[in-house]
Amino acid sequence: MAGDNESRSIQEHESLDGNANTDRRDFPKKRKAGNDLGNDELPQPYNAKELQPAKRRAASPSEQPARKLKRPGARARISEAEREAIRQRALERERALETTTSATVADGRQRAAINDVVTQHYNSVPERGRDWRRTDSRIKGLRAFNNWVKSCIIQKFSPDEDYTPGTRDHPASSRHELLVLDIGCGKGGDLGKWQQAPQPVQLYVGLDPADVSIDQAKERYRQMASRGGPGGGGGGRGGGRGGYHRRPPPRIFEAQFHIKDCYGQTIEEIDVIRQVGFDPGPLNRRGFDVVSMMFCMHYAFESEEKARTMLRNVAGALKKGGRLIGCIPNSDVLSERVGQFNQRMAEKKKRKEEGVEPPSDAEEGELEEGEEEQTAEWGNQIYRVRFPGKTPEDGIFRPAFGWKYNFFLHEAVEEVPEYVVPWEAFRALAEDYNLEMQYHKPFMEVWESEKDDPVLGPLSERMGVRERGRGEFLVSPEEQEAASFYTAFCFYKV
Ligand SMILES: C[S@@+](CC[C@H](N)C(=O)[O-])C[C@H]1O[C@@H](n2cnc3c(N)ncnc32)[C@H](O)[C@@H]1O
Repeated sequence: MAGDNESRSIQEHESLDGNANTDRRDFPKKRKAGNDLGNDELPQPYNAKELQPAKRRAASPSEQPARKLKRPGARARISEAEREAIRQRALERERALETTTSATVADGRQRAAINDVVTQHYNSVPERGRDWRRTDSRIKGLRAFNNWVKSCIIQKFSPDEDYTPGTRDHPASSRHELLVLDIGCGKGGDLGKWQQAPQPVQLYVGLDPADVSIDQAKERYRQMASRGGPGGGGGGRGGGRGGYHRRPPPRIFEAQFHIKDCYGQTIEEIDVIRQVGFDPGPLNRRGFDVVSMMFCMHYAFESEEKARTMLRNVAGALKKGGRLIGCIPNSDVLSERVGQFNQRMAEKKKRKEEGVEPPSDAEEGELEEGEEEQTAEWGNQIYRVRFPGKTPEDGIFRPAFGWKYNFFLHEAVEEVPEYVVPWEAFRALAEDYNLEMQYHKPFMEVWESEKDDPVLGPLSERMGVRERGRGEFLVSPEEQEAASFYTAFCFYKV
């Protein structure tokens, strides 16, 4: 991922569900859910004093050997040597996994079992620092854009529906501060975005199975706290760089970080989760206001069991009326690309059966003796998607789980296995957990609809997505293709 914390993203794409692209401002009032109860009636959801102080303020290993290219150059312009190096590193990670089961940290807490190639990968991604990400990175436009989309989602959907920020003359409509759960928080790349959220955050809990990332997130938070805010000098919302509203610099929220596999295990056993309130049923009056899942939910779609565990965790942690926000690869794009690939292959096969001479012996899909069958694959200089096995001919992923592909993103992700999240199947499954979809928009559509927003437009300029003064879009066409691989979403717990 190529965000502040290696987010990543793909191409402009029609959503299959046009009606689904609901803007928050258009939300029906019935969406008040938890607020119907009246905030005053809500049980006190979380009391910092009751908690132990959280150190306050303070493929895939390649299944296949390198294959001789029949049409060099038609594939990604990532060189074969680079690919081989990536495969070797993936193999090394896999070998390491065979010998590693778990590690215990000095403070006596049990570290998560390092049993997963994804965790290994994220643990091994170096933290290069904000300056490098903003200036030297070859995908700095993509990083900035992904971060901006994440900020948009946080800005639009994290506040309670009836919340209005205060101004000099009018106080905020509510003094309620948000309880935020960031599943797959990684290195804490979104901490600053939460510090800038329109409705202040009281508590942020970050969960991730990658122990090294969790340590980096803690350090990031510690540095933020010591500076008094993400940009130093408390210059958050006060109108300075990154400021959204004219308000005094916010104090830093309380934060806790835990090593946790949120798709294989229940999160209920974590003290702070129980203290805030955990109940997957529809009447959960206590719980988090927001669960955020940025660029991470697709790892749960390895199996139905994992996807259900993930959804139970999300629904259990959310209060009635709470929001699940996030971004994932866009299954419409995956379906379209896979469908196109299989159609080309079918045409090839037919031509061969009919004895029609293929135009060139280097044509895609033609097998030489001993060569394995080609599978769906696409990308450009900065990203690449490769399915290791057969894909559905029509591009419709049925059943909904276990459709593995390998994803590569320059500088950020090295051939890590991911799983397709077939959107409609996910949406239906989410309903089983009282999660109702409110918003679903491909990244490039988010840009089109928000770039002229009075808050989010200027923010895009400060974040390096666009030149100042509504100038040039600073995301290259290749980065835009990578960005349009993603879609943003919001569900409400009803
Ligand atoms: C692409 S990173 C995104 C990090 C962060 N959300 C961001 O936007 O910068 C994906 C994250 O998902 C996490 N992840 C993978 N499997 C997970 C699981 N079972 N439970 C929770 N997080 C998981 C990874 O460790 C990694 O930190």
